[in-house]
Amino acid sequence: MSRYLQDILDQPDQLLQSLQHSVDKGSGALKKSAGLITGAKNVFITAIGASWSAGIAIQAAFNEAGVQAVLCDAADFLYFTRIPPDSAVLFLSRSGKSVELVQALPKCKLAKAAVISITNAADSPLAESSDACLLTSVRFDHSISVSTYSSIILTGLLLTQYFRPQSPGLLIYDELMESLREVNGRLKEWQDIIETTSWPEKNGHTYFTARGASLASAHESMLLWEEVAKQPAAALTTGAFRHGPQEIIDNPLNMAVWLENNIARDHDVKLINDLVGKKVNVLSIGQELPGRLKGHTVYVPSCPWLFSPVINIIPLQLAAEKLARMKGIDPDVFLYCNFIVESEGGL
Ligand SMILES: N[C@@H]1[C@@H](O)[C@H](O)[C@@H](COP(=O)(O)O)O[C@@H]1O
Repeated sequence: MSRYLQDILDQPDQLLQSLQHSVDKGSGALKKSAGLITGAKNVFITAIGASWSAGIAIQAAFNEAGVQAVLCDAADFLYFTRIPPDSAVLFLSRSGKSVELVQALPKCKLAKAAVISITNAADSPLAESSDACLLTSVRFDHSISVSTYSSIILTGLLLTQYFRPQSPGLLIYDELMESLREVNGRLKEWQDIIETTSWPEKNGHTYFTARGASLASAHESMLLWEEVAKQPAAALTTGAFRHGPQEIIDNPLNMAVWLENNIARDHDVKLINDLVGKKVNVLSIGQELPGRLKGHTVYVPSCPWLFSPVINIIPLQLAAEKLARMKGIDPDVFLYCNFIVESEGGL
């Protein structure tokens, strides 16, 4: 078994551990971070790679809670963004060492911005320069971000609970624990589904589409296709897919579509059924999916509002492992990328 697959199988327990940390030792830092953000006029969220994908879900939860936050790719934040007075910058990084983030820290200091970080590395330059540091508290994955990715979303979403009218009660923690325990029980079922369906097809192009916070899962899946299976892929919103990108559907095509529970579900069911009618190989991921849905389906357990990307990425983590195996590729090895990119320039 690859170390990557082992990291996926260990993920529910790692997420439970991360949640426990936030409830317990990490609760003070959560409150402090929420205070720094509420006291700021401008909020930036910045990250790169998988952590940037996690930022999509966190930004969606900020916006949903009525706190405007700008999500910036860390390289663009470094080179193209002026930080106005009274800003707070939320950095997301499993290692706390990615070069663009580390280089952006002096810029934050100069602008007197509050620096808040979500990271798995307490001894990193990022954590050490932060006014408040939220530790994700998971075991480091072997190479590809697995729990170090999903635990950033989990921690970021717990932070956004403080911006809601009622600060997080024990109820949300209980519900999350329950969902994560259910995921543990479903892993084997998901492995079987992924293994036995004809999704993905090795020679097809692959597009990932989703809405809202789950767009994080679409972008993260694209990165998994690239990092794990060394295969090009695309990610976009399901809404945007219908504004031109659908012109490509006559090519051999795999699509994964995440469906929301109550938002635009009927529209998306219609889209998926039309795509299957045009011979697109579609995998749908969602809670309580309707029986009229054509193509392949993976059911995910219910969980508190907006937390679903913590969980609904897992079937695609498994699918990326399957694709790597089909292509005879070792998912544990980067060919060109470093585990942590600590310098600029070149490949
Ligand atoms: N290959 C890795 C990516 O997988 C990772 O997502 C990115 C950001 O890492 P970090 O979250 O530590 O800043 O760095 C590298 O590029």
